[in-house]
Amino acid sequence: MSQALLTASNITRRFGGLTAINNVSLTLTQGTVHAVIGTNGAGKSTLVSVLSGEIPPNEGRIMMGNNDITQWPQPRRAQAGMGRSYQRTTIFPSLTVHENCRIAAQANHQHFWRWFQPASHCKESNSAADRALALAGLENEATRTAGLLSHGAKRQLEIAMSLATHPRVLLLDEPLAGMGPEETERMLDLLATLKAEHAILLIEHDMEAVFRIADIITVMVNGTVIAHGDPDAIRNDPQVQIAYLGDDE
Ligand SMILES: Nc1ncnc2c1ncn2[C@@H]1O[C@H](COP(=O)(O)OP(=O)(O)OP(=O)(O)O)[C@@H](O)[C@H]1O
Repeated sequence: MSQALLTASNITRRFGGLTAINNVSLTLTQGTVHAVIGTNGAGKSTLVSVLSGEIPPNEGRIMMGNNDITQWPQPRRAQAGMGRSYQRTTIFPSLTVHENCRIAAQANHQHFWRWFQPASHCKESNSAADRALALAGLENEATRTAGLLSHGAKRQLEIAMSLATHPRVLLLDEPLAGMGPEETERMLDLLATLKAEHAILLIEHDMEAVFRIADIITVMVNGTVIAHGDPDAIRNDPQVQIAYLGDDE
């Protein structure tokens, strides 16, 4: 049976008088791509920020396994197996692809004193970087300067950097943004491969891609979940059609 790796219950986040997410619950399960879709401003990125520990919720609880991580800061969540990618690329452009991954691995390392060693001497970080690049299909780009990669490969590198920290839960905020059709296909293949070992939360505007790759879809409007189910159920949900998909679907 699939394993629930993260459970968020009744999450609410307000910014002043605005309720950006309102009583949202979801479970992320190993072997599952769980997409969250919704119109602009629906609260998708806020949800990812709350789950990742970037901002605290006003209400609700987040569990990873048996741990209540609601109050945990980001680094502790990362060490517990949470990886996150952002809407914009966050790589170090002047370093090589491998160095980017190695630094990500080392930053997640629990041994503080190893910061005083040159990163290149850290065997564990090097092998974590090798593994992450292989998983992300970037092993042939290891020695390239990251800033010279194509846009799609940069996004792949971001995911590789996240994989270098050995996450079990991956929170991906618009990994397909700005990609051409070939790059999109490569990324979707990568997500399909990664889901076997991970629980993936996918925020994405590319509806065709979402309906192809997602196992479960949560639909948000104005901070509230209006539907939740498999792609067929969501496609045929009258409320979703009216509120979100409109004539496009
Ligand atoms: N730091 C903030 N301070 C104040 N309001 C915010 C903040 N972050 C988000 N919001 C507001 O919260 C609401 C939800 O925003 P959010 O970015 O989560 O939506 P989204 O679904 O990710 O949108 P998009 O698809 O455009 O990225 C919006 O009304 C937004 O203006």
